[in-house]
Amino acid sequence: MQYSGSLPDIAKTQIETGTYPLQWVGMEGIAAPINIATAKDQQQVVAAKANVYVSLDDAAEKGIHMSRLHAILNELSTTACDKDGLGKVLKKMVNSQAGISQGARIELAFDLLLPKPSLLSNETGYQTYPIEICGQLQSGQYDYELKLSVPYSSTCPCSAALSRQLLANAIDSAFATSSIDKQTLLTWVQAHSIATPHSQRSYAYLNLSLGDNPLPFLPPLIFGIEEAIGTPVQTMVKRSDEQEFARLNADNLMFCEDAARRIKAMLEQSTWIKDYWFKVEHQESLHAHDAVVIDRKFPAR
Ligand SMILES: Nc1nc2c(ncn2[C@@H]2O[C@H](COP(=O)(O)OP(=O)(O)OP(=O)(O)O)[C@@H](O)[C@H]2O)c(=O)[nH]1
Repeated sequence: MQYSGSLPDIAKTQIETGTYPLQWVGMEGIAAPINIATAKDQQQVVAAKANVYVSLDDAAEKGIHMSRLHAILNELSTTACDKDGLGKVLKKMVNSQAGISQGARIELAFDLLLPKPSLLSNETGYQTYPIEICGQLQSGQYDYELKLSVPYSSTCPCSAALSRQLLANAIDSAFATSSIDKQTLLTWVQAHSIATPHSQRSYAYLNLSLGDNPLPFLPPLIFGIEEAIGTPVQTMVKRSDEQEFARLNADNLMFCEDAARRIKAMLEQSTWIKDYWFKVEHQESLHAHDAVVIDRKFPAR
């Protein structure tokens, strides 16, 4: 039913006194399908939750034009969500406000679903990685940021050394002779579980500042972080994969400091990361608390 006459627009009529410019005004939690380029000529449409903002620089204006931001956001469902696509959307967001805004910001949070092959068997599973892409246009400067978290397995090197000592002591107690028949020892080792080092699911949380550099393809970045750490969590696992996973963990014993140094070494080699902040969190199975490292490229002076 269409009402007669033009629609009232209080944004034009009701101005409070003593108005001030506002840093960010917008909408949060908008459902939006966006196109993520996962490789050259490969895109994945993901279900994102979008936060969109513009600055309200004209203190005399009561409100921004929210529907215009929503219409511009919808364009990301048909164009690639890369540096150019985001840059155009940010510029359009500012222009849509007809002079009352100088800056725009967009935050896109989604889960990226990636196929992951098993370690040894020819199986494949899928894993989702929580991602947030942020773009901002302020004073003519474009800045992009990438936030992601990657789970991995960590086994404590101290606990592993203590476990090996218990195994040695048990062998010493089980065999009184100074030399041991090899087959007898092999049979004994396979039949006895003496001690296992504590290991736990751990997480690397990364905030990467790109400045005006292009966004990277996400799969190589994610798998590069997993490779740097060395013990990524697995998807589809058969017994051969689980045994290989046990070997990988024994080969990559790590305190939280070791995991942090591996990630830092990888980030420091990057040519497109302007600044970074990351946190590794080992949710220790030994404790009810976590072992953590927080680090950044430029520590606070
Ligand atoms: N700025 C602002 N608008 C709001 C708010 N809450 C609801 N709105 C509504 O957001 C709707 C969309 O705003 P506009 O984009 O200005 O809608 P419109 O006036 O029909 O469209 P334009 O003519 O393009 O401005 C309007 O119905 C507003 O009343 C708020 O807190 N701030």
